[in-house]
Amino acid sequence: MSNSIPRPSRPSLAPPTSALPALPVGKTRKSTGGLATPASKSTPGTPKTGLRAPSSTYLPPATPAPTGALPQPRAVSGINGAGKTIRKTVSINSFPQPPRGDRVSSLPPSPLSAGLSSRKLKTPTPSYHGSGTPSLLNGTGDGKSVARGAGARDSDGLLSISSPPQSRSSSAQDSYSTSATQYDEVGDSALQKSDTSAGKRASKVDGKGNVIVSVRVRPDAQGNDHGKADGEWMVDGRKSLIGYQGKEGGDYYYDNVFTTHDDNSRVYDHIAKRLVRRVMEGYHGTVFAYGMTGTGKTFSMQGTASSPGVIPLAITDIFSYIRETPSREFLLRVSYLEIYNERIHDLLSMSTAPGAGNVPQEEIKLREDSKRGVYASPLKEEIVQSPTQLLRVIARGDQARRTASTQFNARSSRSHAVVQIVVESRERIPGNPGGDNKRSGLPPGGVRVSTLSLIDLAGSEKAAETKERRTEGSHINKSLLTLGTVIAKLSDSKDKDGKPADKDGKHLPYRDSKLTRLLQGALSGNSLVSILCTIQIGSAGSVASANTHTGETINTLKFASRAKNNIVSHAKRAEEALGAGGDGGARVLLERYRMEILELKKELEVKAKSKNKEEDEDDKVKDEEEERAREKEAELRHEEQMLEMQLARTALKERIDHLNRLILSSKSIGVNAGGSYSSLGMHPRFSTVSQASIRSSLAPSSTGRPLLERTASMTSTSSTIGRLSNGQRNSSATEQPPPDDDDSLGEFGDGTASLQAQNRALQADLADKNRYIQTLEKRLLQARRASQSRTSVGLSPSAKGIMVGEDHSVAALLKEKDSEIAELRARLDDKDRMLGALRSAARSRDNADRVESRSEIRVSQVFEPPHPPPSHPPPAPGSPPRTSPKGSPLAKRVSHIRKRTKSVDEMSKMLDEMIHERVESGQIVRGNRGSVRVASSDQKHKTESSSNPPIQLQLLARQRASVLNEPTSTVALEA
Ligand SMILES: Nc1ncnc2c1ncn2[C@@H]1O[C@H](COP(=O)(O)OP(=O)(O)OP(=O)(O)O)[C@@H](O)[C@H]1O
Repeated sequence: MSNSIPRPSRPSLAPPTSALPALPVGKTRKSTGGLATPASKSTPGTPKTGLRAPSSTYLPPATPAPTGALPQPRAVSGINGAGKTIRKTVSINSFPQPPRGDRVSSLPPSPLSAGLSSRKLKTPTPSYHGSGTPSLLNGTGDGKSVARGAGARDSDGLLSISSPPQSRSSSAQDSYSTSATQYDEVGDSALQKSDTSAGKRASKVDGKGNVIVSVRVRPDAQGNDHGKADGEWMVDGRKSLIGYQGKEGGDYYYDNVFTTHDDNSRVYDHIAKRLVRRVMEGYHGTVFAYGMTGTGKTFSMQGTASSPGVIPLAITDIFSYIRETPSREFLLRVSYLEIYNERIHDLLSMSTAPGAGNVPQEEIKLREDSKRGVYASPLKEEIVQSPTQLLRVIARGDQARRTASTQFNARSSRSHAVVQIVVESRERIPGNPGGDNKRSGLPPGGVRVSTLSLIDLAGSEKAAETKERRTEGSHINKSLLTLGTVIAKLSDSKDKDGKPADKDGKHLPYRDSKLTRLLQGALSGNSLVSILCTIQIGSAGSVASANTHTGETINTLKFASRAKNNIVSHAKRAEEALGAGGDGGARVLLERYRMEILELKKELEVKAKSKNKEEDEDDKVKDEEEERAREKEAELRHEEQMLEMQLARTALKERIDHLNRLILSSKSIGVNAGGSYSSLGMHPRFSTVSQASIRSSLAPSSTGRPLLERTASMTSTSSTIGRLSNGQRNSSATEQPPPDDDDSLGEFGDGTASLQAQNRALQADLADKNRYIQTLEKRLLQARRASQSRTSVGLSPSAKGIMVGEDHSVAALLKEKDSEIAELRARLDDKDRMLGALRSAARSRDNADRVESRSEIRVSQVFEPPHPPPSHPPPAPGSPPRTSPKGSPLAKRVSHIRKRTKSVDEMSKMLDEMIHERVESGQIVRGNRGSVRVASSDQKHKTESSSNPPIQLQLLARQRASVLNEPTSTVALEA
């Protein structure tokens, strides 16, 4: 069988989309750097050119293993520095892989028989390199031939790794269960029969098979190839052997020895790949790197972007396994802690933001639980769903990890870092992905919880320069020493409480350091264990440092040997926890989530049902509510409309009132159709508002009545002047006016100022009214629009009915008001006409005044009045008492006007008398139509001798006419 099967290229960090890659097998190497050549492969164990062959002097004497009766799988022992015999083991992986066909067709051998077979070979011989012990980590436990032929070596002479059949071909359904699983199950049964010494030995052997110890040699900076012999050192990867010829020298055999040429991928495949798979199947697994500072622990565990290490490759494989196993469902959660100076820090809770500083964390303590074993709490666990996410979480933790420069490493890890990936898995019931067991009728599978711990320990360091480094170093060294001590004391013995104890039955000092306490579960056999010890061979600088180096390297090799010899693992597949009460209790998130999903589903169903009911009810309620809302809206709208109507009505009423006031105001000044003021003045409707109208147009007065009377008098005077017949005028001129009239005439009858004021007042009033009418018209228009919009709004028929009725009444009202407006306009027109008349009257009066003033002077010169006119005519009986104070300007003005009116009347009277006298004396002749003319020339002469009667008469007549506002044309002086 050829072991030079080309290894498939390793997938990148992204999860592979195809099936798992082929088994990690020995890479075909063209060059071994001077190691084994194809020609030499036929002679394994033969010293190669340039290599110091493991000397037979380093081979242990054929003595039984220190464990006495227990068979040692590869009892190639050496003597350690302390004089103790150290078993140097050869990895079971170094055994050749059986033919594939055999593996598939035949059942794996019984562990018991395997144990027995190993027992048979308990006497180690130099040619005995392996036990063929079945284990979880060696894949098959297939009986590897003890003495292999040359064909067992690959072409380059390096060890070929047996391919575990399950790692490549195991079906997802576990129908062809992995050999490991089978061994485990058989191993369990074997353990049940462990009352026999053979059984005990078998289990012991099984346990050994579950621990892999490997050593990796780091290339030095100078590029020296330590794969070859380097003075005292010899490294043989094919034999998994490291030999040292110096002090405390010897040959050290391990499960794997990686030379400087081996890359991370190869290291992973040999030390962790199968372990990761077992973890996915339900076993606990621990991988840790141990070694002096700067020897490549972090490089091996984390790797680089181009050469990913154990952690990223494990993550890739975890997700590959999940993808290949559709029969189960998985839940992954990850935590990341560091132990720094004997304190535990949660790397996922630490802030890595620049300037954030180290926020003090709650102290993390280690607790113990019968189910979970030893665990740190409180610790942040993040659930991850993809390799990228998981890698990102770990990268975040890496950033938070403490590093510093040491003598051997510029970026040395100063803490032990532990990545824990908890894998929960549960069988998936076909056709029931949601886990609803009611429908499928099958009981749901329990949840299996397993943990993969990937640990990068801090490097041991002897010489530290600074105090801080020394403190760190002392803690690191102390914890590593404790680890070494615990491992050295490990045995299969138990104390009286059944707890692991050393050979003397004493407690193991797990509690002496946080690291050993945390690793307690793994070291005491509950977990599959893979230890990678890193060393650097060769001098690095000074002789002193080279000596230190060598001493540290030998210590590491001794540690690895002890670990391989002493750690016994009885790792079992985790039991499936049923419900939340099973293994892990509340930790089993998968179960909790499943329960939660079920509960939520039920809740959803119940809610959906009740929702349907509620929806029906809701619909009803909604309908009712909508109906109510509609009604309410209609009601509101109706109320609004009513309000608007009311407002419109009020506005209209106001308008009517105002118009009424206007009408009254117009009438109060005597302008009406008949030209009679008395009838309007007596109208009860108008009399009530006359005061306001008067106030708006005239000077203030203490009482309403005189003003009203005065206004009426004034207007009647001015408006009737041109209409009265001559006779009437005469009679009015000759008759004494009634006291009231006299009063009003005295006030308004003559003054230009009064007329102008009146004019202005009327004009202002007119403008005022016009404005008001415009405002009213606007409001009316708005009201009309509002009512139109209301009628256009879609309302229920009943509401519409109301609106129609309302509109009719409004329309009628509007019509009525329109007619009123028309009437008012007509009246205003009248008023305008009246104003015209008043203006012309004012002009006439002006003229008359001028004439009067001139004639007054002349008359007073020509005709001496017999008696001066009484300054104050006696008040007419029954006349109203004068209210104006005598001294007030108004009173003075009134008295002045009265005086003047009186004098005009008197003058008019006197003129009449004069004319009468002249007519009687024959000087003038009265015409038929009341006109006068000069009589004959004699008479005329007579008259002329005494005076200038024609001129005087003419003047008098004109004056009279102007006083009475009589057109001068009607007074025709006939010559
Ligand atoms: N096998 C290797 N091939 C190439 N370079 C390596 C190898 N091993 C380690 N190195 C390099 O050596 C240096 C130190 O390695 P690393 O930091 O992994 O050491 P370490 O054991 O983790 O040290 P410490 O305990 O101080 O943290 C790094 O620069 C790393 O790249």
